[in-house]
Amino acid sequence: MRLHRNLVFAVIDTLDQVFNQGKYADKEISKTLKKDARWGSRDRGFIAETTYDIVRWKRLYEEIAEVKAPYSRANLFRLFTVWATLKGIEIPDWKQFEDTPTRRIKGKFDEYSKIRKLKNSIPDWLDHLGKEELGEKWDAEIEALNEEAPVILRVNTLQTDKKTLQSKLEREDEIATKFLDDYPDALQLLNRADVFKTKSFKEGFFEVQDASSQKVAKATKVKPGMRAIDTCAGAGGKTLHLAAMMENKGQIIALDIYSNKLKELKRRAKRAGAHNIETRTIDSTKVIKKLHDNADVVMIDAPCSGLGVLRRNPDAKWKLQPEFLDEIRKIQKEILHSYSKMVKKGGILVYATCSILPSENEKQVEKFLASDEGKDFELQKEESILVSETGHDGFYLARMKRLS
Ligand SMILES: C[S@@+](CC[C@H](N)C(=O)[O-])C[C@H]1O[C@@H](n2cnc3c(N)ncnc32)[C@H](O)[C@@H]1O
Repeated sequence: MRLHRNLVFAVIDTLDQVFNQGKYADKEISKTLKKDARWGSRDRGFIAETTYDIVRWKRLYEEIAEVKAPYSRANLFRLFTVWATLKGIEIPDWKQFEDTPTRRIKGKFDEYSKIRKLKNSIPDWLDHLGKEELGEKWDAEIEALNEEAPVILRVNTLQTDKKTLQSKLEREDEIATKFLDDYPDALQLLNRADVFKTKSFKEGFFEVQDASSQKVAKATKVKPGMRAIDTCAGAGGKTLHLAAMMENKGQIIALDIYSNKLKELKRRAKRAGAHNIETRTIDSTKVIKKLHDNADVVMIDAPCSGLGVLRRNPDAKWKLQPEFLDEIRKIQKEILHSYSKMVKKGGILVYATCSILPSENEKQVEKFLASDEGKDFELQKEESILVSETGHDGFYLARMKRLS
């Protein structure tokens, strides 16, 4: 591979925003990609993948390059040099790469590959926490969380079926996909592609949604005609799945504390042809009280650390703080206690997170079931999904039934 100056500079500028200005990698990459219309798909792929790679491996590269944040431009180039050297890419004779210590980089890489927190490029606190919570499983899990995640679609069964979508994507966009056993609505891309540009996407034939995430709405077993509440709906990834399962019959109330997210949900619902969703912003406790004993199904896709989806958001490793985790566990507990009251007798409560930490998952549910608020619920099903064991995002889900 030959390095092109304008592409490398685009990577360095993006890294500066992410590392030094605290911006989100996905947003900054999208912004950068809009800067030059002449960039083709390979150029764009290079910028996005290289930036993500360097964000993912920041700690390891930083130790190898012997640089510390905040990074000067020269130091950002040093991080880039480590990336290129370890990838076996020929370093050009630009002044930014003068005196690249190729052998030293490789030697340090070998040395640091023996230390888990450096090898897997994670902060000390996260390594301790992962080991404490996952024990033996942590080594394989943190390694898997550093790999690139596949792109998985969920066919929108309100508009089409999996086979039709598969052949439409192949015919119109040369995008090849495969079915996934055990995930009835999923199609996995065989090669990365910008699926958002396709006619199928604009027509609402699919959403991008990981296979594990597709299990959450499924766990509710919601049926057409039921009344469902999605308590942490956000921009509606799982609300739309509920709508498809309900075949547009019955009612879905989508809640969130942020109205801008619910606005985006409405836009997506329109594209998907989902007509039975009402959105309500949680701006006071009254919104919840009004819905007590109300729903056949309540789905809590709780705010969480996001540690199960680090493959997709590698910069979360650097943005997450232990104090935030303490705070989020408190919120999860409050949400479970308060929102479970919206389930009617005989109804179903699903609690899910995209975290792999038992303290956000089974421990929360265990404590809830032992509490006053949870004593009328019975645990019917529980699943902890690890990336290392499934190849899909790290998730947790519990299905509980309200008995009385
Ligand atoms: C994991 S995300 C939801 C993702 C969404 N369900 C999807 O599938 O696209 C968690 C959501 O919970 C919302 N949230 C945070 N605190 C909340 C609270 N106290 N009550 C309701 N929603 C909350 C956040 O705004 C965020 O949209």
